[in-house]
Amino acid sequence: MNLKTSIANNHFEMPFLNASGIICQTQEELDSLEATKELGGIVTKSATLQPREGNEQPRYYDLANGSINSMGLPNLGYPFYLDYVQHDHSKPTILSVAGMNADDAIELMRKVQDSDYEGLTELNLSCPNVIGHPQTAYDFEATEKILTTVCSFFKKPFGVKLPPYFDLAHFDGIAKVLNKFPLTHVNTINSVGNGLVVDVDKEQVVTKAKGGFGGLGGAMVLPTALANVRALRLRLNDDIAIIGTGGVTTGVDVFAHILCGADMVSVGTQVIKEGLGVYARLQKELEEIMADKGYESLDDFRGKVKEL
Ligand SMILES: O=C(O)c1[nH]c(=O)[nH]c(=O)c1Cl
Repeated sequence: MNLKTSIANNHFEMPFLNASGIICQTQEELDSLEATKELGGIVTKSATLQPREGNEQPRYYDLANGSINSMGLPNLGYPFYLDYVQHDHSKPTILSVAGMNADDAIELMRKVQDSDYEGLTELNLSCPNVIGHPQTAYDFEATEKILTTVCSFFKKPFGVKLPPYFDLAHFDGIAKVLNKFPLTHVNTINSVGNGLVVDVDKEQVVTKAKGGFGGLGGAMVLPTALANVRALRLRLNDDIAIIGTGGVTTGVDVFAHILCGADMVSVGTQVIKEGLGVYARLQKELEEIMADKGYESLDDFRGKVKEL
């Protein structure tokens, strides 16, 4: 049985990734991902042009069925992450970058293009927590404009991180835009933006920024994540791979993401809840399910979810 997978000509021994933002902001955190042998690749925290403190605490809150976060893009600034990914690593890296606006996003991609980094880059078009900034990928025109400019100079492998969509017309709209560009992958979904969690005992919200509005993750978003993986798999060009993110807590959820079309699966909230040991458990559970069903490789079932 093998769990190998690939994105463009980047080959991964395991189909598991960390969701950007999870245990990937500092050298120590990135080193701990490197040391997690069941993790197929290392995704960096989304890097911005300037280092950022992020939003005020509390900015992350754990729930029985998931999490809410309004981190606000805290990161060490792109030079640190661009340097980190150019060192030798035991597994492929995905450099995540996020502009505070379109010009920043384009500038960040220029910095990557001008570097010697040859690995995967992921342009985050979907951070829901930057005060005063919308999630870019909800604006199809703006998204097309940015990707047109980026693709006029960026000749390295890159994909985009998308927010969840909730309307079939929106799946059609974003796929129509993305299919115009030579993307290696899309990563879907980012957190479900601007949810609100209320502590009834204290009669107050649980995170500080934006009046408590924040991105939702974990078990509660699994059906939305699977819908976005499936809808985009059905609409995107075959050569655009899909990283399925959202709602993974067990090997069953990993199997479901791949069955809906995911080439790789990232885990966020559950890593915070359980630690990096979660990846060994997910590998074991996925292999058990595949053995029960007689599948030898991920290709045996990827994208083959049946309709009724
Ligand atoms: O607040 C964050 O840092 C954040 N939080 C998210 O849930 N998704 C993102 O893309 C980002 Cl950039």
